[in-house]
Amino acid sequence: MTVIVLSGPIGAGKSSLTSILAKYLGTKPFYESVDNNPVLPLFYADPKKYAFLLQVFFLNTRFRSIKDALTDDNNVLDRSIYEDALFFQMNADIGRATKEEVDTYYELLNNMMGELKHMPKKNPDLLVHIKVSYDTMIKRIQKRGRPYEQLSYDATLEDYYKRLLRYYKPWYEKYDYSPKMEIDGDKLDFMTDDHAREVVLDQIVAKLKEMGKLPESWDKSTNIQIEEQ
Ligand SMILES: Nc1ncnc2c1ncn2[C@@H]1O[C@H](COP(=O)(O)OP(=O)(O)O)[C@@H](O)[C@H]1O
Ligand SMILES: Nc1nc2c(ncn2[C@H]2C[C@H](O)[C@@H](COP(=O)(O)O)O2)c(=O)[nH]1
Repeated sequence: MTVIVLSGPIGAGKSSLTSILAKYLGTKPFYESVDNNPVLPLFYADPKKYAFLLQVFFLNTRFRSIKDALTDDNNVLDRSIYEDALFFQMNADIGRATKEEVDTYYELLNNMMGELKHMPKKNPDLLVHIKVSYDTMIKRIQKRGRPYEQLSYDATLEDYYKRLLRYYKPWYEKYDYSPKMEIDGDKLDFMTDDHAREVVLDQIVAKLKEMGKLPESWDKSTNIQIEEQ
């Protein structure tokens, strides 16, 4: 049983790589609740009012996903509970949560992380982090086209996105729930460039092999079919 979690800023390519990896390795993908998330558009319209509610929504779905992933078979998760506090802390730091909300959030998170310690499998096997620059992040956000994420919707998003990128470096360095590796999301256009996709998959497979964690179901002859998002 192999559990891989992906991480990275908004638009880095996590959902895309989750789908590619799941098909390549023959594992089950877990996606973030985005298009079926009723709080996300409310948050972008009024971040201060909805930051806490949105975080509780994400935390709850991430808790369910990681529990399922850790009890299930081979899985790939598009962002996970390990990244949750990065977002909430950043929003709290810019005044979008009260002290009571922050305290309640961390109590809830600590309770949930405590529950995970009782799972038969306690941690993922590998974190794959997609590193991107601000320019790449914005290009991908534009390409995906969710209206409320565009700079034209709210000019303060530029600061928000730049701040988010700054929070990722220490977060990645500190992450120690599993072995980890970084993918260069600026250079490796794994959505449109076959060679780049092969490079990324080879890097991940090499890491899994080195750890003795390649899923048994994996077969290199698997046909990879990529669907544009
Ligand atoms: N490496 C890449 N090269 C080029 N385009 C990409 C790459 N990764 C993602 N994209 C495109 O960028 C957009 C955002 O990707 P997505 O997978 O939704 O990111 P995330 O899940 O990290 O927010 C999508 O339109 C996707 O097709
Ligand atoms: N305030 C928070 N926003 C979050 C969190 N996780 C995701 N998001 C937002 C960012 C994007 O607009 C959208 C989807 O994220 P992707 O990285 O998958 O594009 O949801 C969070 O924990 N808090």
